[in-house]
Amino acid sequence: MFDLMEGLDPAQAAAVEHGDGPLVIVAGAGTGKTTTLTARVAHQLRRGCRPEELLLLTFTRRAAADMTSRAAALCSDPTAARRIWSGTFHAVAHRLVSEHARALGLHQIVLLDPADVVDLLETMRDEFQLTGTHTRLPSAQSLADICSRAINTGLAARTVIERDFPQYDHVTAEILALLGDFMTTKRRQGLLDFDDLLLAMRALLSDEATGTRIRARWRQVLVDEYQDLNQIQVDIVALLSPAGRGLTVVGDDAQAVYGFRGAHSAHLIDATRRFPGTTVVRLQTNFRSVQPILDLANIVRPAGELAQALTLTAARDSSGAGRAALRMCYDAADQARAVAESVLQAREEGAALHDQAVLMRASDHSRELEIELRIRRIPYVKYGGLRYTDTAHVKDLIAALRITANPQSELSLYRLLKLHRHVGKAHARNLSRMLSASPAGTVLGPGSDPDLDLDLRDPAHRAEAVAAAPAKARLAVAATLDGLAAAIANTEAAQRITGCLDVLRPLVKVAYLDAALRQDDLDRLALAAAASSDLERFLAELILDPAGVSTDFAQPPHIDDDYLVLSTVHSAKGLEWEHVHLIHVTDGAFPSDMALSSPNGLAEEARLFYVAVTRARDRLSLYHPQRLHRDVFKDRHVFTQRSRFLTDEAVAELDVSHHDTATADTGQSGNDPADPARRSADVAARVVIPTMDDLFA
Ligand SMILES: Nc1ncnc2c1ncn2[C@@H]1O[C@H](COP(=O)(O)OP(=O)(O)OP(=O)(O)O)[C@@H](O)[C@H]1O
Repeated sequence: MFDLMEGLDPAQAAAVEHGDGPLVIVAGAGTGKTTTLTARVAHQLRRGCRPEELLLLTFTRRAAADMTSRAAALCSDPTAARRIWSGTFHAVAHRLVSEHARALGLHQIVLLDPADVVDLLETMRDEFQLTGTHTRLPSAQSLADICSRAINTGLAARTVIERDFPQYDHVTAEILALLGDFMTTKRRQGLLDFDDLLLAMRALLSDEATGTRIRARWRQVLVDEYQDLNQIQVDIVALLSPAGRGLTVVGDDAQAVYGFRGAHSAHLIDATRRFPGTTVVRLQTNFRSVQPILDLANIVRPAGELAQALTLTAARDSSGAGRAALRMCYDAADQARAVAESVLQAREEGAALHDQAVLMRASDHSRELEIELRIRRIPYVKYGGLRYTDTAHVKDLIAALRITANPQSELSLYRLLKLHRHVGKAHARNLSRMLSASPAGTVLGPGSDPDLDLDLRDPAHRAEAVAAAPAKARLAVAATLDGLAAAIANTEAAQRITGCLDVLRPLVKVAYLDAALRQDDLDRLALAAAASSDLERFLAELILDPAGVSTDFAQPPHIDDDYLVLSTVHSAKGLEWEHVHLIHVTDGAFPSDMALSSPNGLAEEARLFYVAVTRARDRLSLYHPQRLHRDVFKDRHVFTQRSRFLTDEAVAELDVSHHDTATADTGQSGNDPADPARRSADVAARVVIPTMDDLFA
């Protein structure tokens, strides 16, 4: 077997070979955190640890899968990858909760995804006088946010309202009463949302007998991206390893970007002090990028307690490496052309499309670029920023599959019925209530008369439900209910899945504009589900991370094996490309104007900017569109400022140039393009076709 340590630098090797005392690895971007953690897992296996005795907690499903398969390969034990306990906190919590369902008093685990939570809260607002138009009241989504923030930060909901939702402080009492009832309703009915999974895991570990048994199964606990943990997750880690024995945590406080989920970069600093005898290993040699990119990264790297001590130095030979570039563009369309040209130019010079990525702060920043890429026939795939609606079809499939497991699942029935044309929320609620079991405190609304309960497995009951549907929808509702009943009657998992797909096909067609794409996605998911050895776990993963699972199984959208990657910065975390193009480097876009009102928000944007800059291996190009449309249909625009993260000191590390289309028109190349006077000269020189607003006033 080859030497695991070969190629590791001394700091990495020290971390890999470290014994059983608590270990904190503080690592700058690109310094080999993932490489080191993977080698440490492999090292433990070689030392005689059984795969089952290792617990690896990561931030994404994909990271867990990558690390365990690489570690298994390093140990030449292909079975290790699936035997190691690994996954996100939520996935591991779900596994533990399933195993200990009885201890938690649960007969059956019903996972609520965030949309289910909002549906449930929506039905409760009325009862707590939180509907109406006499004053501004919180939406169900805001209620869900308040609840989740309180749980994840450990702050009282009252404080969360005061601090983050002051617009609702006049109804604090009502909100608190509703959220209190929401929590007890979930407990009474055995419903678990994502926060509850973490609460349940912490409760299991806190219980003396159960906690001791759970702890005993792992000799090593390794936690990646520690800076992004929230308070409950930090508590869980402490409970997993109370004295820090066998504990390894890895993180970079300058890359903490999940404050909005209750994470706090201070947790990493605490970890270095929490356990007596903790060893701190710092990784500062960057193996990813050339020095000119790191020079910029070191300037934009936000100062944190740990961050201050870190300066990235390139391990790679950087002689001849070019400086990072800042391209000044006229507007977003011009930026799109500049990016497309630069991508094709880099391709001519040998960087394949898949070695390049366009990163953006927000998913909708690439609107013009996507049009340009289509015109120029540059294939691309876009990651991240999947809004809830983008994965709605996945949730529809989950709902159908859930009904096959529990035909009286009210929320799932509600979801599917809502997809029918002519069936509004009220009808969907009414029908799903008729078709579901109604224990005291039924999920949707007040408890209904048990005599009215219909069972969709019974044809007569189905007919009764269909009769209660709006006349125009009856045919479709009947087809759905018949299809579900047929799927339930199948005992084979694969056939059930096919049955669910048959039910969904016509519904997807009427409910979504991009039905064909979504149907393809569903077909692929159904194949993967049928092939999985454990359908229940597959479903849980799907509920926990529909976007991740969906894109994991998605193929590149074009029939071409080379394609450009477009990604939000959040989704680019942990990844790297030869050439990175970062667009919309303007104040308001990056940092996002949504974050400007709070110092914490701004600090988080700065860390995100640092993450973006450090994704590039050889070349980094930043783009600054100098004016942006405020209204795409009219020629209303705003002049933009360069991102505040590009301070003068940072700009001194950049090669600044104007994109040609702007300079050709003004004939002013060679001046300082960052100069505001120059910027407005560019703008003034362009001809604008008027929209004749006056005529339509
Ligand atoms: N000792 C090493 N020798 C050569 N290359 C290395 C070494 N360690 C890591 N690398 C390479 O450096 C790059 C960055 O490593 P890795 O992805 O593990 O870093 P990271 O710290 O997780 O980065 P980030 O936090 O920025 O995502 C990878 O291409 C990896 O293969």
